[in-house]
This record gives sequence, structure tokens and C-alpha cells, in this order.
Amino acid sequence: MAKPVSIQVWNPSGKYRVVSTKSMPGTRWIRLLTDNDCRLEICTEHKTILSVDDILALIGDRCDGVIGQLTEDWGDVLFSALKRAGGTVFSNMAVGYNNVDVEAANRNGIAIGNTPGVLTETTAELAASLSLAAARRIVEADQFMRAGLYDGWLPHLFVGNLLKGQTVGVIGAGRIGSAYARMMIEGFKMNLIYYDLYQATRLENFVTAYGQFLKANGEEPVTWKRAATMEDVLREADVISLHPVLDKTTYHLINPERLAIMKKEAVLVNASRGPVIDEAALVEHLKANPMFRVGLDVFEDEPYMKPGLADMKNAVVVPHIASASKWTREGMATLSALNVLGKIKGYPVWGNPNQVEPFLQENLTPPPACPSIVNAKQIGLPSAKL
Ligand SMILES: NC(=O)c1ccc[n+]([C@@H]2O[C@H](COP(=O)([O-])OP(=O)(O)OC[C@H]3O[C@@H](n4cnc5c(N)ncnc54)[C@H](O)[C@@H]3O)[C@@H](O)[C@H]2O)c1
Ligand SMILES: O=C(O)[C@H](O)CO
Repeated sequence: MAKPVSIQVWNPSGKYRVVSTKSMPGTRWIRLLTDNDCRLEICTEHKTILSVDDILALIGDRCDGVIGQLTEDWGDVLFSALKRAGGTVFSNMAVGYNNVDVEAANRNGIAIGNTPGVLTETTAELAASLSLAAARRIVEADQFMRAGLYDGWLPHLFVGNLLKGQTVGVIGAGRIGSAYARMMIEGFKMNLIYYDLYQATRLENFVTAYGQFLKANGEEPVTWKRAATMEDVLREADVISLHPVLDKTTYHLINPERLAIMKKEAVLVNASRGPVIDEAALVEHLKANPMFRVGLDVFEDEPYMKPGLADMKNAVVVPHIASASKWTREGMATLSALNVLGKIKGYPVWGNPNQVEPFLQENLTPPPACPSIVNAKQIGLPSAKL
């Protein structure tokens, strides 16, 4: 028998029971639910990661929908419990949903929401920050200052990599990968090589146009190349950032063989999902190649790091904060609440999950639609007419 978990209740007399497994930033998401006849129960347990049993206790025997987190294991046990409780929808407060067994959700007729778009620029900015921090050894130098070791300017002190004119490699040039590429190209005049299953036409057009602009102004134009293989990116690029989804095709995409073909002084950044890199192999590579540097937002066994990583001076590590700006986190809360509300109300699914801005206007009533349901087709949900 699962232990009851502590909750905070909003609008106790609401007709629909919605559970959020965590408190989320902002209040708009709470207002949107409670103004629409939802009784909202927010879990206030102090532990960071809830177990399946904790969530079963939260779902209870009547629940219309749940907003959950990427740290939770949403599979058949939870989806069948949600279905038995009368629920039809679960939304991750995240764009990535590798913590969700979508097949199990389909079997139980549960709609799965996620939060694309609102976090694209914020996440790309963090990947760009990690690229700079690793290339210019910012964390090492900061620690050196704080340790009182600085006794004067020296020609060799914390020499790092210049980005201008070098090549940025992007693996997974979707929303975030493309936004990151644009930042590095426009900001630092880097050339682009990318690998994706699909052609990133808008990104290619951007680089072409920016190259023409630079040339017209007497500067060296930037260039782009779509690589035929991931290996081409790894061999050629000076800074490589990983932005694919995590699935069977991208698990341990960076492995010992692929690390071995990268430049000895390359910078590798990961703000996608930890298991995209074989982290134990990465630690060995960092030990053997002190000029190879990484910037990591995500880890293979979060919240843990593989043994040895924390000791590596050539690694910059931050705790999965890539989407952590106030506007973005409030927007993610709003989108996940609207996914749940829209399904409960029987609204159709928004036709373009890449354009969720209409849901994010603070003072406007959002469109009557679920912003992003990843299994809409599989469970037969209609699309909104835009
Ligand atoms: N660190 C964070 O806080 C954070 C924040 C947001 C997103 N993410 C992660 O970033 C991922 C990408 O988000 P997005 O909004 O850009 O998604 P997206 O769907 O727009 O982009 C993902 C891209 O990966 C490509 N891809 C899929 N399989 C591939 C493969 N085998 N090789 C190369 N490319 C492949 C897809 O074609 C697509 O273009 C999310 O799934 C999530 O896991 C992490
Ligand atoms: O997938 C996501 O959205 C992130 O990991 C958290 O923002």
C-alpha cells in the first residue's frame, strides 16, 4: 500500500481533478486550471524524485489528468492506474519525453503532452554558454582566482580556443540544435557542419544569407555543410553540440570509437539527454586528452555523475538547467497545464507544435486547443483548424 503524499489543494470544489506531481513556476497555469472548473492538487513532498508508488498514491481512484516531470517513470503501471481513475491525459513539463512509454499510453488511451518551442532559445543559450565556458576555461579560471592563486598576468595562463572562423558541429539540428547553430554562427562567425536525419533547410538558408551579408561587408563569409554521416561532423568540427532526441538510435551515440576520431582539442557539449554519451568512456577520454573539453548539462545516471567526472578540470558540469529561465519555466508550466485542460475539455490538438506563442500571451485567453500532444494520431485526436 503506497504511503499518502502531501498535497496543496486549489479550488477544492472543481469538477475535474488534476494532479501536478511538482510545484511549477508562475501562477498563470494554476489560474488557467482553476478558472476552468479544475480542482488542482499539487504534490508538496520534499523528495526530489517521486517513485511510481508515490504517483500511484497521488492518482488515487479518481483523477482526470496529471502534469508530471521528466524524472518520473511513466509506463504501463501509471497509465493503467490513471485510466482506472477515469483519466485521459498526462503532460510532461518538458519537451523531451524519453521517460514516457508512449506505447503503454496508447494502449491505455492516454494522451501525452509535452512543451516544445517555449524552451528552444533558453536551452540553446545554455549550450552556447557551455561552449564558451569550456572553450575559454571559465570555470577552471574562476576556481583559480577564488583559491588565491593568481599572482599576475602570464602568457600561458588559461590559454583556450578561439571560436571565430572555426567549425561548429551540430548533431540533431531540430528546434534547439538550429537555434544553437545560429547563435554560434552569428555570434562568433563559425562555419557549420551538421548531421540530422532531415535537412535543416531554414538553417542552411540562414547561413547562406549571413555569409552573403558578411561578404558584402568585406568579411570572410561563413559556410554550411550537411554531413552524410555523424562521423564527418565529429572529425571536422572544433566545437560539437548534441541536440537529438534520446531514443534507441541516439543511445551512446558518443562512444569510445567516435571519441577517438574527434580533434584532440575539440569541445563537446551535451544539453540533450545524458545517455546520448557513454559517460564512462568520456571520463577516460578526458583523462587521456587534457586539451579536450566538455560542457555537460545532462548525465547518464542523473542525478549522479560517473566516477571520475567531478575530478576532471576539462569538464564544465551544471545540473540540467538548460531550460531554467523564468519566462521559459513559466511557459512550460502553462503549456503542460493547457495540454491537460484541453484534453479534459475535449479540445482538438494544435496543428503546429513549433508555434506555441498564442498559448503564452500572459493577458490573452489561450486558443481552445491542446498545445502539443505527441500521440494525437495514435489515439485518434482531431487536429485544430488554424
Ligand atoms: N537539457 C535540457 O534541459 C533540455 C531542454 C530542452 C530539450 N532537451 C532535449 O533536447 C531534445 C531536442 O529538443 P528539440 O525541441 O530541439 O527537438 P526537435 O525534435 O526539434 O529536434 C530533435 C532533432 O533530433 C533529430 N534526430 C533524431 N534522431 C536522430 C539521430 N539518430 N541522429 C541525428 N539526429 C537525430 C531529429 O530529426 C530532430 O531534428 C529533447 O528531446 C530533449 O531531450 C534538453
Ligand atoms: O526536455 C526538456 O524539456 C528538458 O530536459 C527540461 O527542460
